[in-house]
Amino acid sequence: MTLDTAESIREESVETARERPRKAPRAKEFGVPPPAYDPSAPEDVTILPVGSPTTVRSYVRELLRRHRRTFILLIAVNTVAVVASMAGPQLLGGVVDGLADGERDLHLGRVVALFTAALVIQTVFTQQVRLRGSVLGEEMLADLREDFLVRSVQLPPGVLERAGTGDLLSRITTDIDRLGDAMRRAVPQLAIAVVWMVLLLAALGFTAPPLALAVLLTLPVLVPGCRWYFRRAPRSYRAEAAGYAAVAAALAETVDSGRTVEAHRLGARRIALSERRIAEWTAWERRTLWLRTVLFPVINLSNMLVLGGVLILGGIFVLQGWISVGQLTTGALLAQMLIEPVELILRWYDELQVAQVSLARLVGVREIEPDNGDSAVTPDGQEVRATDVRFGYHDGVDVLHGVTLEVPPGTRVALVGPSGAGKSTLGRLLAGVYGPRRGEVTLGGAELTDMPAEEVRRHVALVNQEHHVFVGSLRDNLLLARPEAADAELWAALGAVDADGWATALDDGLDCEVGSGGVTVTPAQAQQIALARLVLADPHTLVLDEATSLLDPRAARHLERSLAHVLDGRTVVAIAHRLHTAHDADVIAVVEDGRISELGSHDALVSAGGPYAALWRSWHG
Ligand SMILES: Nc1ncnc2c1ncn2[C@@H]1O[C@H](COP(=O)(O)OP(=O)(O)OP(=O)(O)O)[C@@H](O)[C@H]1O
Repeated sequence: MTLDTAESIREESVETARERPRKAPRAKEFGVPPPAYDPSAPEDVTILPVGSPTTVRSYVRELLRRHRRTFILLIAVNTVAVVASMAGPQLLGGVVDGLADGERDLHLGRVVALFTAALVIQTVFTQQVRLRGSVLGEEMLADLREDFLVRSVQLPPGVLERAGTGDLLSRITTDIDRLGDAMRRAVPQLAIAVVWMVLLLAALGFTAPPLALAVLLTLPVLVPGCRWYFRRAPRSYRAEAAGYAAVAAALAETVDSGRTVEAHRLGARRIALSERRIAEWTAWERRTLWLRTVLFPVINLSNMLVLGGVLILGGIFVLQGWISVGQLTTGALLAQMLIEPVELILRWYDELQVAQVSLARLVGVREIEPDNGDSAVTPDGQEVRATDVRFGYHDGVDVLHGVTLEVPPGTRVALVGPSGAGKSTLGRLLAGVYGPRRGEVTLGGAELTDMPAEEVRRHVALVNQEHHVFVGSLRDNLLLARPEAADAELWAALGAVDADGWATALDDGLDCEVGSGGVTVTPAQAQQIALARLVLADPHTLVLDEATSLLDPRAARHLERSLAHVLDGRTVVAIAHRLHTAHDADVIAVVEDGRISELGSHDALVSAGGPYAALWRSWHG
């Protein structure tokens, strides 16, 4: 391998690494090699699992199995291209042998014709290798994206609720991006290079078996040298890239906050910060430079050993009469050709090492078992009941401490209580988002955790503060709840939530594009769209968690009134943040410190003079 190539490997690594800003590890002193970068150190809190090396490997094997045909085709086309490329050395070897034997007619015309034909075949097939390699890479990447997306939308709601969407989002965006290049190029290129190298070695062994010994001479130098480099390089390049990102961030922040820096005389501190970051970055730069100063000589020495070995050993073998001069010529040319696949292997192996971190994060999501439930478990009735339910988000810390609550069909229950008491948590358990740690939550006698999530959603819906408006038309957004609904039903649903006024005023009515890039809807309108979806989905039980909290009090009251007749006859568990919601309910459950401390109607609780009466008095003024 030439220095240029080694440099290009290094540039590739730095470039890819630069796209992956990470926290810069601190180098203690400028000029001293920084501590080894520890990728296992938690850099960002991740709650979703990360795949183990074994699962990552088996996933890659599975991907290759799925694309067996494209893969085999790629290898076959590549084999033809490589075999064609070997024609030149073989033909030249034959000519040299002819010369050495003193042949008068070397058939040069035929040699040139064969050489040209081999060159044409090589060119055509190399072009096909590129094409097939790209197709394989793109297909595998598409599969990976699809697998990940399918598994993401199948994640049990409780897992996402706990993990938050940040980690999942960064996997969908950053990790998939990072993997793009590796999948598109590294996997096919590596496969191509390995086949290439094996075929060249086989050809060398076949042409002049003793010459293959010369290649073995390089192994004691190349193998330990590369192992040493690849153990350290990816970490160091990542750290170097993070250091670079940190320098850029410090400078950009200083420029952005120029006035504040001036006003508070922070100039010296900002300069010191930038200098520290530059020192850390350059320390990592020195380290990667040092790694390369070890790798380059190893690579150059290996190249020299192969060629030198082939020529010196070959010379001896020729003198001994073990091989001919033509065989030596072919062998030397094949040995020279070996350099390119070895370069490719080193380059893409480096790339793959970095990419496998992202792959592990994506494959990790596949390890979460989807909540399949048992489709044989079906509710017999509509009563929702929580019995001695205990639940906590973290081991050993319960948020609900034995809650029992019956919600008969058609009743409207309001959960009230101080902030952090556990109202939303209880609401999520009643909607089947979480399963209780102890006790049970049943619908019509069937445990929610035993039922498939889809089945639970048909009966019980949770409406919370997140009201996502999807990119698409208003109609598309509503049809998500009931794909077969007619326009009249959509308008009726909008009317039921008081949204028909503004929806009619939209230029294209139901066809109006909403969501990111379309007409901007206000938070209150987004909430109304979500509620209209609910009307269309028509579950018999609703858990409303702050369903109307984003509306101003007058609009909220208005919406609640119009919702009231839509909700009529359904079971409603409303987490009430405004006490008038509780006032309208049939039963009020006061939740305090993870327990239900009072249960009864508004009038009964007010006259009981307990915690609810106190809340009511303070709210009512
Ligand atoms: N996803 C979560 N992960 C960890 N802890 C949580 C989570 N959600 C809620 N908690 C904790 O559980 C306890 C109960 O929270 P919950 O949201 O159920 O109370 P709440 O009565 O609905 O409060 P609020 O009226 O403020 O919404 C709180 O201590 C809260 O910090």
